[in-house]
Amino acid sequence: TETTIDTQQDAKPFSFKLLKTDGMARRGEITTPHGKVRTPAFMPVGTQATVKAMYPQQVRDLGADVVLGNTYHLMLRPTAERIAKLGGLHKFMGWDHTILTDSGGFQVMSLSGLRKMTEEGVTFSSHHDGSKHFMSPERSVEIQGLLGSDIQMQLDECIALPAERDEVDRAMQLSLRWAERSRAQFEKMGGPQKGQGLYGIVQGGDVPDLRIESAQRLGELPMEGYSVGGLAVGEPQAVMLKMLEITTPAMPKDKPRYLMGVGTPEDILESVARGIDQFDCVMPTRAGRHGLAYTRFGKVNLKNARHAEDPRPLDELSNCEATSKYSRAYLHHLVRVNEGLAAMLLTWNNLAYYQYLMQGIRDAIDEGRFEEFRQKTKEDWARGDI
Ligand SMILES: CNc1nc2cc3nc(NC)[nH]c3cc2c(=O)[nH]1
Repeated sequence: TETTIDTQQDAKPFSFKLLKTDGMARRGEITTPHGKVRTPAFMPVGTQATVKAMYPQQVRDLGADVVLGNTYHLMLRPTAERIAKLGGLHKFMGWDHTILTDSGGFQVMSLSGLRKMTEEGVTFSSHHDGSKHFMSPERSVEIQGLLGSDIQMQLDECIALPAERDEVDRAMQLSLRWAERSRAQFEKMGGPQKGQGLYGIVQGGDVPDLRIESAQRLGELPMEGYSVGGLAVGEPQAVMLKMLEITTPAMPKDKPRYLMGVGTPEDILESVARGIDQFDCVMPTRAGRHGLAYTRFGKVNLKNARHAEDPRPLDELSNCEATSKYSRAYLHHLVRVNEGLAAMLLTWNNLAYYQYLMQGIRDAIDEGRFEEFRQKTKEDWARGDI
């Protein structure tokens, strides 16, 4: 049977419109085969073809235009070939909007039993059953194409910080060579004609001249967007923000910029102020499964006994039911007895807050008042829990 992948021949081209800037903050809109993405955008993580503890429609109703799928996990279970046979990832998971997939490199480095790393690619053993797998720039793009991903990532090598300069340089140069091979495979598979996008990933660790070299040489390749990789790998927030101040000005202005793996609400606010358009992070979903709620006034740890008899909801002004309809006492109870509903309600609350923050950021840039919004939001967080 025809899969969704084939029917996207000669779709509308992938595009990014830069609608407004306010300082370094940018307001834009990406068009993909599955709709529009309002930027700055937060992309909930849907690692194994689901945003954990959420229905797809809930995720959509909160305002998400795009969810993220992990290539490493999906290639192991259920495999990309099986998802393609079933019509692609959109159909498989019931998400009819944009999907961004990562290339697998990050999980291979962090999760798998890395066996061998050569110019050709990486050989690794699955963290499930030890089975052997090979990932090259070409195989990674092939897998993302089989999934029917709208926004695909090159295979890169992300190294942990701190690291020696020559190690940072080696990984950055390899990633640049892998960017070219990823691009060749993407074009061989007709990605541009399907309206899909492939992003290059800027590396260079915390070394300013290597960051600039990576961004400039990557910018010479015809990518639909560019990610800032190699950050949020354990470095202090100040180092991450400093590297953004060096890197984004060296990236193409007319293409989306995606800061991978970031971050807390404050990381996002500060990174938008330094020219970033797209974000993904497991924080809101993972924290929700561990009893932690994000609100307009900072974080609330529902495990804490101080909530045991608090009849107030997390935030009665929120239009999210999880946030305005349930008492803290009830949420505390659910967390303490480890009920499944705790993860569902707190994940719902956290994603609702993240999308509320992104909408506030987009509106503030539209109205030329981002700096004021940033200061006010940080004051509200500092005031602490209501
Ligand atoms: C897919 N390639 C790729 N993914 C990443 C995911 C990340 N996630 C974080 N913090 C949670 N940092 C990251 C860096 C990279 C990176 O440099 N490359």
